[in-house]
Amino acid sequence: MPKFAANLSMMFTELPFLERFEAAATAGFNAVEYLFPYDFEKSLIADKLKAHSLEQALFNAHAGDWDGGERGLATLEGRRQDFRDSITQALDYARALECPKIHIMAGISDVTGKTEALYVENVRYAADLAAALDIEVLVEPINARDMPGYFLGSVAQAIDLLERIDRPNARLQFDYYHAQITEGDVTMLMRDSIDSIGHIQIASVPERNEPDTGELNYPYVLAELVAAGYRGWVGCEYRPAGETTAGLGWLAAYRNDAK
Ligand SMILES: O=C(O)C(=O)[C@@H](O)CO
Ligand SMILES: [Mg+2]
Repeated sequence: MPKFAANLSMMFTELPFLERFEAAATAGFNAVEYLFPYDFEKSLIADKLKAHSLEQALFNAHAGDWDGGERGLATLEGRRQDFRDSITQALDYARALECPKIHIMAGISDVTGKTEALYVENVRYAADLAAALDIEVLVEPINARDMPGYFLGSVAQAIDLLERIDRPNARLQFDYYHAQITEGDVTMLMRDSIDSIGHIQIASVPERNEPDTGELNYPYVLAELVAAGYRGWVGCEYRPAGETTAGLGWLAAYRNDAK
């Protein structure tokens, strides 16, 4: 059965960030992920993980001026040093939080030969630093409705670029929500890319709510994922339709499964 990580950027937002760890553990999660930890001392977050017996599954490298519309640095001309600083910072946090995976956002950029070459160079740089710490760097295709102009749009594009990056610890973050919106046929897509997948995320489509609503049949989708050999965390990157805990009925079904 799949094992689920609570995404604390979207779930339990009724609470201040540092209180979401306890709420996730109380709700039955054994791991968490979120966008960014950098507003908080890493020791403070490490204490929360330890106090609530949680694993840190994933977080993102700093992605530039988020409020100003930036969505990653890896394809941005003239930001090489900012990108490198973001990787140093992310790996510093990853080591403190014992986090095995970092998501590197590509940025809002046209796909040109030049941006592709910069992206390959930057992700390779990050992968080489991360490899020394036994950490994976992940790249995620994101749908253009939610993030217009985002450089990485499809799984095929991501896999092509990962082949060019050519580092064993550079892998695909496969988010079923984005994949369904952009490409559909998600189970075939997952099977075809399973050897590249380093992390999974889920949400309903099109609302990005709990996975027991919407057009994707997650009991089937996740059974196929497990059958294909995936054993990592499945990040619950969804916005609860109401109060987070009230919407967790879907999780109980997987717990019953395991008995
Ligand atoms: O939006 C998503 O999907 C993510 O996984 C984030 O890390 C980037 O927005
Ligand atoms: Mg995602």
